[in-house]
Amino acid sequence: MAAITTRDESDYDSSCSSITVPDSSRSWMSNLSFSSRRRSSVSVCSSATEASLFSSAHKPHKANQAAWEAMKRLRSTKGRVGLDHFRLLRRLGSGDIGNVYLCQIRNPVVGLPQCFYAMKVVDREALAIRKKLHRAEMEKEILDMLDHPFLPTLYAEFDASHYSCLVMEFCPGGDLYAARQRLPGKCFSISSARFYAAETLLALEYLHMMGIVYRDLKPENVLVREDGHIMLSDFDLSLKCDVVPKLLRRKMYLESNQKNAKSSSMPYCVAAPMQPVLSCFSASNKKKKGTVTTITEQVGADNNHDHNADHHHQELDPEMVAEPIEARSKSFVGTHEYLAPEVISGQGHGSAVDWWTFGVFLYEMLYGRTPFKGENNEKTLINILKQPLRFPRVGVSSSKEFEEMVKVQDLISKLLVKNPKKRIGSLKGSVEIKRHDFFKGVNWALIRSVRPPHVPAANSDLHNKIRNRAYLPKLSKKERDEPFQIPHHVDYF
Ligand SMILES: Nc1ncnc2c1ncn2[C@@H]1O[C@H](COP(=O)(O)OP(=O)(O)OP(=O)(O)O)[C@@H](O)[C@H]1O
Repeated sequence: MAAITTRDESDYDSSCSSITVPDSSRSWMSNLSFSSRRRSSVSVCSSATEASLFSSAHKPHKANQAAWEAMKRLRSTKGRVGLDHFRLLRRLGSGDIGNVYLCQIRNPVVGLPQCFYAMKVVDREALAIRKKLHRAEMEKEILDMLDHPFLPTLYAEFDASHYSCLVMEFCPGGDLYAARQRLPGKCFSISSARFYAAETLLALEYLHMMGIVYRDLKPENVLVREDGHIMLSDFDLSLKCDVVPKLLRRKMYLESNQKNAKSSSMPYCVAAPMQPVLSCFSASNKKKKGTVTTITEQVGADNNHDHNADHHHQELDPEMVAEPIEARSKSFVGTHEYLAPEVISGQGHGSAVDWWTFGVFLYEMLYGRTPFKGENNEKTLINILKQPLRFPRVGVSSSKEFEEMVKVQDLISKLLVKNPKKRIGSLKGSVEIKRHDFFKGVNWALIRSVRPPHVPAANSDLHNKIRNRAYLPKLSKKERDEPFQIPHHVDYF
């Protein structure tokens, strides 16, 4: 599935450019997790220029990890981290803006196991010609901010000649698209889909609270770590905005709403006198009795697909919303089958696009295809705008499975609401989705301790496979010496 972008400088200025579709298809990762159709490589012989200063020295989640410790020691002993410190072993994949290589530190750090890393190599000169340099820069900036169990850790970043290199965690389990293809029926079970969706939701929640709208959720971008837990990858289409936490004050909202009668259906928001926090759990779960109508009921009053009506029981205390629900961009970015209606119509979009793509993602995991796919890209876009959501008939083996299917279809219907203002998550962010019945029983805080549906080969097996060349085709000397190839692109419109 090709990613599309327009308005290349889009989120930063208002210039427009044509839509390009990279010559990449989702199929190149389907069977062998890490085989690429493209033949492009970077010269490993180029000597590293001054390594850039590494800004993200503080990654509490990685504090005890060998890969992180090894990188810290390398930096402290050598004074810098550069391309000459790494051995590139295999190409893991290629994308629109670069190649990703499996690599190791050349001289193992004494006392630490030899770790694998993924290095994304971007040709800055080639990207500048294609006016896509800002995408690589945005990705670097975003990766540098992240410290979350389901998001990549940027271990190091440096320039080598005109290449920019990002050293990240390596995910040996491939991506969820490839994983789905390997399953009988090419669909995940409901419980597996719930697991992957729950972890993805937590990753999106964190991104939103960091002021990042991801915009490119699809199974290809959800990688599987060594322990079977997920890692969201590929941030070059993301939108970064300032996030100001808001307190939703129901009482004030209601008073203001009474005065303004029908003038607005939006909640009254006040800036909270606090710093952004990395939790969107509501301030209180206490249920208060009273005759006041809640915000959710007010919003639901003019909502055909009223997801909020399910939340009549919700608390009346102020709730903090730390996600950028009001962020707006007009860029045409994403992947055709995953584009939200508001992105296609160009009316401006915000974090609700991630809830739309989350709905498409859930649908695809369960039914093996996306909901609005047409004969070609143009028809797909028309379907997204016009076609009502339908679910294929699937056989269920028990009443429990039937109930689960009803719940997940209900959630998908609330995510795939064409009007972003009426979409679940558009009012209070991820917390609305976490409360849905489909996720009932998910222990959000301890999900990292849950055994994932599939755990890839242990690291030692991986070492053996790589040593025995059974894992991936090795880079030839010619490939290593070849300059980076610009992926072939075609104009779409
Ligand atoms: N940390 C990782 N571990 C393992 N494989 C990875 C990792 N990061 C990326 N890859 C592989 O490399 C491929 C290309 O990476 P990525 O999607 O980040 O590149 P891109 O140029 O940004 O792509 P896109 O065209 O989707 O924007 C991915 O499809 C994935 O298979």
